[in-house]
Amino acid sequence: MSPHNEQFTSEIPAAPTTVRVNSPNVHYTNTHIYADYVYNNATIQTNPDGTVDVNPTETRYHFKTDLKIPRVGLMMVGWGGNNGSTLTASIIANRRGISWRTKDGIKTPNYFGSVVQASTLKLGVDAKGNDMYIPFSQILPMVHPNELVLGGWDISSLNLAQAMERAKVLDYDLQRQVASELELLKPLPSIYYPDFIAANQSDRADNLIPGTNKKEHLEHIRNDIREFKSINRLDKVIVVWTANTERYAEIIPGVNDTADNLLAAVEKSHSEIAPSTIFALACILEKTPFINGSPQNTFVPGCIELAERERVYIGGDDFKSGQTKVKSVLVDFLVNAGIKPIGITSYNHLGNNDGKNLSAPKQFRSKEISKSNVVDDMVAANHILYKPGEHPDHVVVIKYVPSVGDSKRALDEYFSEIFMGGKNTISIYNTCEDSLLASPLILDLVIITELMTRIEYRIEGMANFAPFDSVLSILSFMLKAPLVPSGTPVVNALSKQRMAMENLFRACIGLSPQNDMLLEHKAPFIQV
Ligand SMILES: NC(=O)c1ccc[n+]([C@@H]2O[C@H](COP(=O)([O-])OP(=O)(O)OC[C@H]3O[C@@H](n4cnc5c(N)ncnc54)[C@H](O)[C@@H]3O)[C@@H](O)[C@H]2O)c1
Ligand SMILES: O=P([O-])([O-])O[C@@H]1[C@@H](O)[C@H](O)[C@@H](O)[C@H](O)[C@@H]1O
Repeated sequence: MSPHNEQFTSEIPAAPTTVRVNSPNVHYTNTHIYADYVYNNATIQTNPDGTVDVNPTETRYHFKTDLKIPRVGLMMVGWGGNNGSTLTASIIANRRGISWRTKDGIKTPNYFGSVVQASTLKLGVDAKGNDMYIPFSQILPMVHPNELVLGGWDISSLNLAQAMERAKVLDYDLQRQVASELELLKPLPSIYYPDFIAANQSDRADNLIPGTNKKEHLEHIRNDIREFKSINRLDKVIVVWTANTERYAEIIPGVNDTADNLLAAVEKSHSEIAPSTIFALACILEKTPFINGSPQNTFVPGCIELAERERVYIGGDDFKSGQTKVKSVLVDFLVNAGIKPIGITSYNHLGNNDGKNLSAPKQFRSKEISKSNVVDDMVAANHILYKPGEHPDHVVVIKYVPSVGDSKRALDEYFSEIFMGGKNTISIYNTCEDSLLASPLILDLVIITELMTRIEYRIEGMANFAPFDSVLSILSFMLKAPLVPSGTPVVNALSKQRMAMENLFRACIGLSPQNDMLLEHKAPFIQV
């Protein structure tokens, strides 16, 4: 067993497809699913007289999905943090079936909070017309979290057992049982540019790649990825940034505005290139998907351009775990109910190291941006309630209170205008166990990103199947500030994000989008 890696797992056979669609539009080989799918939309033209012309459109897609589930490695940047150590311990507990005792009795491991592992989706109805649901993970062959080979980097030298203890997230009786396995896991040294994270993080920085040459750092990280893949005989590696929130990088023409300028700036060790961008570049150059779980602008324009040029998947930004997830549901509900939020006040305090880092103004600003933009699409979609450019007041406050640790307290107030000049106030007190909410999202981000690497599409005029756009907007359900391809809409409404994911995977097996019309119960097929 390498000190940096877990024991690799046995050969993983091609997954049997649990779901088989009996349709002339879908056919299966031993290795792939092929599905023909008609994508329906409509183009809208608003006329000078106020009338609206609706022109339905149909686009015929052909999807091809590789059925073979590969051997996948997950490398986390910030592996020794609360999220990284919690996820690692939890995967081992699930893999080994370790239960543990608490004051509330015996607990058993699970993957609650993971859409892929703990949610279901409606596939259709049974002979009596009752809805039939399957586990989300069965719609298409997906990697199981227990099979992930874990590794990563941290500027802190603590092994994963020590990191788990420092995090104070998991119950002691569980920590006790996984500690021996975790202490063998040691984060690789990482790159540390003090200017990008809070000064209060410096006392952790004892596990560093030497020097200040950013080109050497880039090549070092690239080599780490190659070595991890080789040592563990992996088919694929996916890298997730769950390290500290960095300050925003300034976008500088000639430095990070294009792929070539960015790579040239790395050669010159330009001061404005963040560690997270170095990691992203290393991944792109190693054809390794990179997901940013923090709010900083890792993906400067040059980084996005390189990802698209190299056809490598990137995604981000900032895990959407608790307070913001509720906001993306509640505001969607209010606005779509014709109720007009005019004031949204989001306060929280937390006492983990993330909160300590965010107590610095520049790092807080990165988080304030990602937490503030989450209602923009819902507000812009309702021009009855909101005039162009009109927005609710929206305040974000984060305070560092060490005593509460990872158990973040979120207090939100939603103040709305209702019928005939009335006002409505909704107040929410939400205790978010931050790492227990974020860790399952890392699994979903990795598993869905890996699945996307096995899906290709072709439409009329394309000679061959091709991958999706390199910016994986399909990941938005798990992210506060979804990164989207240039010029495409940002969707934050949680229900829309979930349905986009579900309906894409339905399309890959030739099924039409899920709708809740239940016409069979409203307009029965059989006239009684
Ligand atoms: N609910 C959540 O926990 C949640 C939700 C959304 C976003 N996030 C973001 O996820 C990130 C991790 O959260 P956390 O609670 O695990 O934080 P944490 O502070 O416990 O862990 C971050 C880890 O990153 C390490 N680190 C810092 N700079 C590094 C670098 N350049 N290379 C490698 N390692 C580095 C630190 O030593 C630390 O161990 C934060 O940016 C946070 O804002 C967390
Ligand atoms: O709960 P949520 O808004 O989704 O996200 C969390 C914030 O509320 C919290 O302040 C911050 O420290 C975490 O990193 C995370 O971003």
